[in-house]
Order: sequence, then structure tokens, then C-alpha cells
Amino acid sequence: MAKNSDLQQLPFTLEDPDLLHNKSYVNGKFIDSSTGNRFQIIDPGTGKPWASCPDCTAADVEPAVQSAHAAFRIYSKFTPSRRAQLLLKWHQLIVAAREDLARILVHETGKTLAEARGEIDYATTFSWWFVGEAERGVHGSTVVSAIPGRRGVVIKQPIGVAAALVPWNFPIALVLRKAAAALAAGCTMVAKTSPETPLTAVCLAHLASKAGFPPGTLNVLTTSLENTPGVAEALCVHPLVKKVTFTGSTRVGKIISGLCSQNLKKTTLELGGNCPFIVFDDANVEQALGQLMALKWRHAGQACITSNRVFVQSGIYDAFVEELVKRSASSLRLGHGMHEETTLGALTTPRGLDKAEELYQDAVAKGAKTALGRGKREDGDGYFMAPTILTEMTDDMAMTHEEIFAPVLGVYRFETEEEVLRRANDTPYGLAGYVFTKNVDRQWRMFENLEAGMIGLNAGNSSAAETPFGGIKDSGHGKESGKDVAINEYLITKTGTMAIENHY
Ligand SMILES: O=CCCC(=O)O
Repeated sequence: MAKNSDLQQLPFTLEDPDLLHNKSYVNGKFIDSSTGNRFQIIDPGTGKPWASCPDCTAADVEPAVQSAHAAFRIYSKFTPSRRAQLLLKWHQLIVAAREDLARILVHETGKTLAEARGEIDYATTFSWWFVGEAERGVHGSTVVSAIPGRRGVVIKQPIGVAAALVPWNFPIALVLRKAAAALAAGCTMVAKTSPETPLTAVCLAHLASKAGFPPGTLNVLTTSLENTPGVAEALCVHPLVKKVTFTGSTRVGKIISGLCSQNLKKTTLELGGNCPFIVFDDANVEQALGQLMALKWRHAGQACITSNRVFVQSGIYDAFVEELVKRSASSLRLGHGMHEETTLGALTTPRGLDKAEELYQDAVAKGAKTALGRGKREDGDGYFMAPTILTEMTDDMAMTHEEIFAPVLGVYRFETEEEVLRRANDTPYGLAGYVFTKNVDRQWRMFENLEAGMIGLNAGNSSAAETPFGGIKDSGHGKESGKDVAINEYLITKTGTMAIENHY
């Protein structure tokens, strides 16, 4: 199906213009929505539309799920080795399209070109990882029974059609983290994209077809903010969908969980975070600062594992804040992601800006001091906020309890290990936490007692394809990467019991 004309005057160039299609993708074909309606894609760096996509509704879910179901009958029978080869080919095509994908990504998310390239490099660690998992993560086991003459045989089988509800902050990495795991397991998938970032997901599905996956193995439904709840609900309650994976807010995660529970559907939920970043007096301050700069300012603070609360022990508090402000002021240059000198891009949505402004005002009203920035949307085009650092933060402020998701950073003072552990855990969330100390005993104590699914010990980033990614408490359940665990989310376990006649 021909592209719609809005791709004829792109604000950037592509090495391979065939990569980008402003359609949904079902059963190996580019499609429009059943209503014919479309919605606009806004460049967060200008605040202006630059493309549009089909606005799918709940009515478009049925053909997409049927196509994934038909593909499942074929694809689930492929040998693990054949699945691994297809995944490898897909991985190679994505790597080859890196530069084009990065440019599209900048215009969907507002992140910088360097960050967009970094996201693709990160994303392809998942496609690479699941090439290996396709062959080695699906094995079962045999068991010697307690009953004489009996043996148990445990096999793993793909669960069926999976639905992925994906966020806008890392739309390539998180589609790939979910889809590569599902495809490695032998499942097929229908992905519903975020309204802000549909195009990169369609590129990935198109490349999957080019790699040789059967039509219907990976389908992508694009939809507007308005129609998102309807499409998501139709996927969650569809009887042929056996598994739902969602990344997004805790509020929506609980709705998804409720819908899926109606049919006892298996879920993986990667939800919000309120991650503490704790720096003790005995830390290597240089190391802590470097890691904090990379973690907090990554994609303008719009990552679920970013540090939401920075706790610094009182002995180094003033010096730490001074250096943090100095480095942030000198190294962060706000601007459109495509400009070479930009190191801090736009926020992806105006909703994010509004919320950040509210959180900033609440903190200042309750006594926080502004050490950098002004916690306010910048004048002019695009969704920009200059990096903002607040000090003398206290636990009664809204920023202490809510996910910030913006380039606003609050620094809290603490005195003792016991105190900071209590305050760090005083949140319903449990996604990640970070601890900086040279005391190995303290590292262990903090590792074991911090209530979160991922802990950085003198390290500020805990996401890697080879280790399990996921939270506890209100940050959700299930794991999205790592050995055996992530692929298991898309497998069922079946037990066979054999009685051996004339056993001796
Ligand atoms: O925002 C959530 C995902 C971030 C990551 O994978 O590092």
C-alpha cells in the first residue's frame, strides 16, 4: 500500500527511504485503520507535526490478532535453530538501518541524535541476546520420580499470541526487548505503539518481514491517545491473546492487570519508578557524579530507572551539590536533537512539561532551593525545560513520592545508613536503586535491604540484555531480559509423567 503523502517532505534525509512507512503493519502488509482516520506525529523539538499514522481503534484488533494467531500455527513449529537464524538476520538489518532509525527516533521522541544512536546500540543488545536464548532458553528437563518406575519429562512450549503495549521513551529498545523475547520463544506478537512514537515500531516490523519471519509474526497497530485505551483493552481481553507485556505507568499497569485477570492472562508489567540514588561520605565522588550525570540527564530524565531522589550524606553534601551544579551547567546544552551541539533534548510530551512544572512549584513552595534552572517550560517552539536542580529537599514534597520524568533533580541530605535506607524504601515503587560507597559490607547490606528489583553498586545504570530487568512492589512484576527468565515469560511449562513397564 502506498505511503501517505505526508512523508514526501521529511525534515531529515534517509539513506533508505523504503524504511519509513506511515501505516500500521498487519500480516506482513502496510495497512490503514478501518475508519481511515489518522493522527499526527509531533516533533517535540519544534512542537510541529511532521508525519501521520493510521488511528486504529478496537475494531482493528481482531484482524491483527487473527493474523498473529495464524502465524503462530506456523512459526511456533519452527525449530529453535531456525528461529535463532531469523532473529540474527533481523538483528543485522536493524544494525544496518541504525542511522536512519536514529533520525526518525529523534523526531518522535525529542532525544538527541547521540542518544538515539545509543538507544539503537542498546536495543540491538536485546536482538543479539535473544538469538542465543532462542536456542538455549527453551529446553526442558527430565526428572527421576519418587515413585519407582516413573520418570518426569518437563518441556517448554510457546504460550501463543502475545500483545505488547509499548511506551514512548525508548520505543526501539523496548519494542525489541519484548518482541525479540517473544519471537525467540516461538510466539507471535501484536504491538500497540504509543501515540508519540509509532513509526520506529513499524520500521522494526517491516525489517522483521525482510528478515524472513512469516507474515503475521510481528504486527504493529498505531493509534492516537484518544483510541489507546480501547485498543489496549481489546488486546487484553481477546481470548486468542495469551500473554500481555506492558511498560508504562503504575496507574495504567493496574488497569491492564485487571483486564488480563478476567481471563487469567499471563502478564509482564514494567511500571513506574521512584529510584533512590544514594551517595555515602566514603564514596568515590568522581565516580558517583559521573554516573549521576549520565543516569539523570539521559533522555532529559525520561527513563523509568532514572534517579528520582538523590540522597547525599551530610559530610559531602555541599561539595557534591556544588560540583553537580557546575558540571550540569557547563555540559548540558538544550536544543533540537538533530543539532550537533545539543546534549539535552526536548521532553517528548507537553503533558510531561506540565507535570514537571507542578512538581517544581510544589517543592519550592515547601522550602526547596533552586540551585540551577527555573523548573519552567522554555519560551519558543518545542517542549523544552532547562536542567533544574533543587536542594534542601524534604520528604513531604510531591517530587519525593511521584515519578518526575523530566530534567528536574532534587538533592536530599541524610545522616546515617539506617535513616537513608528507611527513607529510600518509603515508597510504593521498587524498580531500581543506586548506592555509592567504598565499604563492601555496606554495599551488601544495602543490596540486600533496598526494596527494588535492580540495584547499582557504584554503578548508575542497571539495564543490560544479559541480566534480568524488572521491578517489585508497585513497579510491577516479570523480567524482560537476562538468561532464561525473560524467554520464560513467553513459555508454558508442560509436565509429562511416564510409567516404565517391567522396570528393574
Ligand atoms: O524507561 C525504561 C527503560 C529504561 C532502560 O531500559 O534502561
